[in-house]
Amino acid sequence: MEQSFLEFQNVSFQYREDSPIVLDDVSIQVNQNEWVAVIGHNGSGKSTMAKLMNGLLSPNEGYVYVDGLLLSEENIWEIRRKVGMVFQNPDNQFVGTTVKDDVAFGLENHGIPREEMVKRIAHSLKAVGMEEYEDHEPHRLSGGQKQRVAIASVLAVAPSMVILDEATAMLDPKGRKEIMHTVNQVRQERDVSVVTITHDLNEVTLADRVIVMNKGNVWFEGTPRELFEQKEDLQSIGLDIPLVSKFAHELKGLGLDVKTQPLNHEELMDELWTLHSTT
Ligand SMILES: Nc1ncnc2c1ncn2[C@@H]1O[C@H](COP(=O)(O)OP(=O)(O)OP(=O)(O)O)[C@@H](O)[C@H]1O
Repeated sequence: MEQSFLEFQNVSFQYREDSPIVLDDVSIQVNQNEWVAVIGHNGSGKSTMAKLMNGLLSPNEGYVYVDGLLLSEENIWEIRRKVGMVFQNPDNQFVGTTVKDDVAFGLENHGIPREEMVKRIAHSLKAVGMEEYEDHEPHRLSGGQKQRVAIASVLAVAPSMVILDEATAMLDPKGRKEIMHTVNQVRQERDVSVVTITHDLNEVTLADRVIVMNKGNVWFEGTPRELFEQKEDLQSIGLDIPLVSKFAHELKGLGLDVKTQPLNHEELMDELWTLHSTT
């Protein structure tokens, strides 16, 4: 059985007593080394969920467990060290005048000794392919490079889980691809769990599992393939499916026997070849 790293048990949350309930009795888990994508409408509670995952917020009801620890005042710093977060706008995340200083800042906050810091800075910048930029000014980097430095700063603290809250939203398609590639590589090399909150459906196809949030509830939980098989249901809550999935649904609509819901161009081509050779 897969080992759960993070668990929400019947978590409910509202920002103020007189404001609407943002999360309503949510129970989810993220396994060790798993990549979970969270999607849903604006305002469906995704970012709030992320902040509850690393103790930036605490639930009004229910329990949050991280690596077996129940989120509480006493272990909040340990939980924040275990769960790193990268946000949407890289420019708001920089504090140092050089890339190296910036990564060092998070380590200083966690009281890491200087000698160890030097090693960790080099190691985490290498992990995201930014080792040659350690003396550069963060503000002069491209959007994708900035986000890679932000990821390095999180990785340097040696978390067991990394949350990317719309971290690729401000990047072009090439930058997005690079970040997702980096994240997946880091996940494999460092055995971390990954949670990506996103509106990018191509990003969703890369995850092991998807959680769809709707009005503060978990509306769907399953693999990307299972999710995109149910085109009408998704559209009923105003969410779309990737272009290749749409194409496969069109083929099915024409009576063609598409066996597997394709998630990318390669899989779609395989399906087309199979159809071509059997019809
Ligand atoms: N600090 C806050 N104080 C009060 N209400 C808030 C606060 N942050 C978010 N909310 C409200 O909580 C609800 C859920 O917001 P949240 O940011 O978690 O949604 P989201 O799914 O991440 O949306 P988006 O895709 O736009 O980022 C929204 O109605 C939002 O207005």
